[in-house]
Amino acid sequence: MSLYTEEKQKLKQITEKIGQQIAALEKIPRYYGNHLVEQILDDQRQKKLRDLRHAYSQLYFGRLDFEEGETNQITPLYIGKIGVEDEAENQPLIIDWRAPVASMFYSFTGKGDTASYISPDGLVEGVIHLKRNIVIRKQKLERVVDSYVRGKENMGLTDEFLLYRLSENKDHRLRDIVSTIQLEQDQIIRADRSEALIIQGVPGSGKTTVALHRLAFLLYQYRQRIRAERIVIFAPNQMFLDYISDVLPELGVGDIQQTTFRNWAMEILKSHHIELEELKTSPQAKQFDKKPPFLTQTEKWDRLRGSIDFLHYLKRAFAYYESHVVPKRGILAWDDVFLSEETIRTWFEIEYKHEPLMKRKERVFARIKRWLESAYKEIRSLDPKGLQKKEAMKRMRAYMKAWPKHNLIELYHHLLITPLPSSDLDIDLSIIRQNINLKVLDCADLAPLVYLHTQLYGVDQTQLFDHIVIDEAQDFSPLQVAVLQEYCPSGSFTILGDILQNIFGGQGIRHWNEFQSLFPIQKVRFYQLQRSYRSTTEIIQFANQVIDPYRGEIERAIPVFRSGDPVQCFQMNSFQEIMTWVQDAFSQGSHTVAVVTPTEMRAKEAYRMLMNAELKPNLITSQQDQYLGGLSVAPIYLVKGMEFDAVILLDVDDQFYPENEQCAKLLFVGCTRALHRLSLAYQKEISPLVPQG
Ligand SMILES: Nc1ncnc2c1ncn2[C@@H]1O[C@H](COP(=O)(O)OP(=O)(O)OP(=O)(O)O)[C@@H](O)[C@H]1O
Repeated sequence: MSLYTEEKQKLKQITEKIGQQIAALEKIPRYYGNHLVEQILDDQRQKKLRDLRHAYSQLYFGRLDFEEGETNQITPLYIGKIGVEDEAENQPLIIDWRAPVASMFYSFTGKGDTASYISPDGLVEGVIHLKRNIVIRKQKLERVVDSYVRGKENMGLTDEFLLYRLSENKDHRLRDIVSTIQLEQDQIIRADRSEALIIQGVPGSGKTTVALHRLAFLLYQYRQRIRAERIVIFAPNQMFLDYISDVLPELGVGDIQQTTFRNWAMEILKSHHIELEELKTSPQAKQFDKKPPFLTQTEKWDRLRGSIDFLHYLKRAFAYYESHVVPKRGILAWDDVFLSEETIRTWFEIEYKHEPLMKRKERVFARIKRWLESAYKEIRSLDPKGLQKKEAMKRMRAYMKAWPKHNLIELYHHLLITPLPSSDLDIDLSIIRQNINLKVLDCADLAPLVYLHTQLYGVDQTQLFDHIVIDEAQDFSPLQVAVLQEYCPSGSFTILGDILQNIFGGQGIRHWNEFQSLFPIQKVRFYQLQRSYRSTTEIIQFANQVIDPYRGEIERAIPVFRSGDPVQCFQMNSFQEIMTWVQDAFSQGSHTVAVVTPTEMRAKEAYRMLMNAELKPNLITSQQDQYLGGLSVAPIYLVKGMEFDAVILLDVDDQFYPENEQCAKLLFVGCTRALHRLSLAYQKEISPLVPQG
């Protein structure tokens, strides 16, 4: 029997069995009564029905024939997105890709035929006889590719199937990769939940995709400990979140929070009614619409506000402030009844030490009131008109008024302008003095403000996370991560990014050490992803050359060998050439095409011209919250994280991309967005960053 016929028969068998299970469940009437047990059973049936329907629409993508130990019994394991049991035989029909046994599908390298996995009962070893990739669409078998058959020549393992997958044009959404997860990606996906993972990956190495698969894995593996609604993904903007929004539902995962740091922080701080300068005008637009080299005078101030030194400074300043909160006097209630400063200080500084400041203050005030009430009991009979009490209450209120009152922003300001008695901190105070301006808060103030908020009010239990993902983390500051640690006591993080894609001068990090040092050494693990799956070899080699002079210790991207057209650089004489380029790209089969400009202003101009030519472009701006696919026009700093079948970069001139690190990073980001086709157009002088020859 041919492979194809064998798999066709198996497919028929499995679809029939799942179909029967669905039909059986559909026959059971829904329960709408009040009986709790019946309600729970109905819920369980509905969930099972949803899973079965999901499984029916996806079925499986791989087969692994495994012989456990030396039993001579070879079991074919069919691996899919959702596991399904054969209820009649109490056997798995389809194995969930996240199950321990399925890990061999990804970890088996074909070097030797033995393989192992860790089951709940311990290590299981055995022999792999077959690894097969299977493509099924709408319950029809489309493709069967063996990547390993025991005893046969090395067949290149998954490469053929991977290349087939990578050569497909993409639609406007990021997709799951369960059928082709690579070994180095799988190790990240299945890493232990209790660690913080920091992942440096070249563009297109699958960082975002891997992080999303990791969430699906964590929810499967640790279902008792991690809940979807207590997981959060931080991404650079709403449009990016929209772009990645299909992957988790495809993997059968819902309810995960997705946000930007700014939105999250604004929510935490909402009771303080903070207004940010950036909400009126986009800082990025302002920064990038300036003439290059884009670095502004405020860069140092931004960097300082994101640094751990600044956090230490705030900590020190806050501790100093706290030590001066309790007024330097006690309360005299009447005659010889006196509550000393020392007693109040003991309550505040020792007994309630573990509470946030506002809570401590509240408790101390409540205790003073209780103290007064109980002292008064002793003399009540001597004070029939209550005059003494009235007087004592007045004194107590006056005492309470003597406690400092600062709202959050005033406190922030106060801490920054009040000199500390001695400071051995490595911080340039002159930068603070030059820049502190209470009226203008911007995004870089959010993390310090959230830090102070937690010192004042603590962290609300409902705001805690079981796991945090930070995508494009190179743009995060160490202080932002430190603040998020307060909200994730388990220390379970997936932090991913690419140092070479840090395009915002004043923001972000230059070395992953800046994050690593925030976690205990045994609780943090660093990974590097070097293989790039997105672009053709030609595009990756070109982009590597752009960034080579600035790469430092970051490794070069290695392409998965997939050849395409050479990268084209040309002088543009009229915009008509761009329109023709766009039309060609679509007629050659591209589904998503991007025209990428150096500034937002240039993007608007290009958009108008493409609009007039009826090419139906979508303009991407910093306010955008949806990505529509088709033809996009965008400034270069907004396409980070995205990908398009074909990309043309406009104005790649000396004027916009002079020879400096910041511009090289921008150009690197722009080039690495393209999957299959990349062109660069310049008007007068080509940028010196463009590799020659
Ligand atoms: N194992 C894989 N099999 C098939 N496709 C893959 C695999 N890994 C990554 N890809 C594809 O490569 C592309 C890039 O993935 P992704 O956007 O997650 O990369 P990234 O590292 O986050 O990129 P960037 O740094 O540019 O944001 C996507 O189209 C993704 O589907």
